[in-house]
Amino acid sequence: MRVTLKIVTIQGMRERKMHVFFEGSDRLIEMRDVTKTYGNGITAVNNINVFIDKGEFVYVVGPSGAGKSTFIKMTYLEERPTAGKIYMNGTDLDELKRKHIPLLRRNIGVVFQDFKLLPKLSVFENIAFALEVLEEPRHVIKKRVFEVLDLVRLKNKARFYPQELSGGEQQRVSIARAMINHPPILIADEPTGNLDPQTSWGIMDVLQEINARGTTVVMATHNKEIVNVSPKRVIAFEGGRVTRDEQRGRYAYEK
Ligand SMILES: Nc1ncnc2c1ncn2[C@@H]1O[C@H](COP(=O)(O)OP(=O)(O)OP(=O)(O)O)[C@@H](O)[C@H]1O
Repeated sequence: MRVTLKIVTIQGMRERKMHVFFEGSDRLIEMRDVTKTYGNGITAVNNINVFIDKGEFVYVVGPSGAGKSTFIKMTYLEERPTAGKIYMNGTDLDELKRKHIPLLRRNIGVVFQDFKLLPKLSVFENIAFALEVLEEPRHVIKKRVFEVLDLVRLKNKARFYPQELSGGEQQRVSIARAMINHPPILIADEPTGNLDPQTSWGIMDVLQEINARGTTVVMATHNKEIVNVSPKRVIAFEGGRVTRDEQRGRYAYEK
């Protein structure tokens, strides 16, 4: 069994719990012979082996239906594999107790194509929500929310509501929300899918800064220009299989 449960004292009990799963090895995600077959019989991910280390920035590319989202969902425990093994920072997910899943999830920031902000809550409230659930004191919540708003350069929009923001600003709020627990890993499923090219580059600047500060970023994308102009590790899927895994890869092989 490879469960890594290092207890570190940082700032009291809550902080300690949040970091339980991610103090340890440099390997954050390890998928061994992983297959995901949905209930309808479709095998979306077929026998893949993928390893992602601390500090990496990884693009996940491939045609529609290739299995990218299914792979991404398995990294944040939204889907579980039907065969094979997944380790998160050395923790075998099969060994993880159900009650520990929310704790592990707190170490994984997730950003979606459609932002998923709550329309009736202000920017501040949307981001604070995750900490209020944890019953953090008010002054801690305020400090942390303004820290992440600063990171995405939106401190001046804290009182705004989502519908008062541009698409790019809404995506930056959703990134701020994903970063509120300072997760070691940020997963983004098509984060620029709803945005124009210029706005998309603004989102990339934010994601690259988050990565430069030490957070691992895994980003599924159809954005050929971003992948080719800002080269990083590329994992390419096709028909549920990993067909390429290259450092500084391109969006696709030139024909
Ligand atoms: N919840 C589900 N139930 C059944 N089949 C699914 C489910 N989610 C995805 N699939 C199927 O699995 C395959 C892979 O889908 P997936 O969404 O992982 O691909 P993708 O590469 O992310 O595609 P896109 O780029 O269009 O988002 C597809 O054939 C899809 O229809």
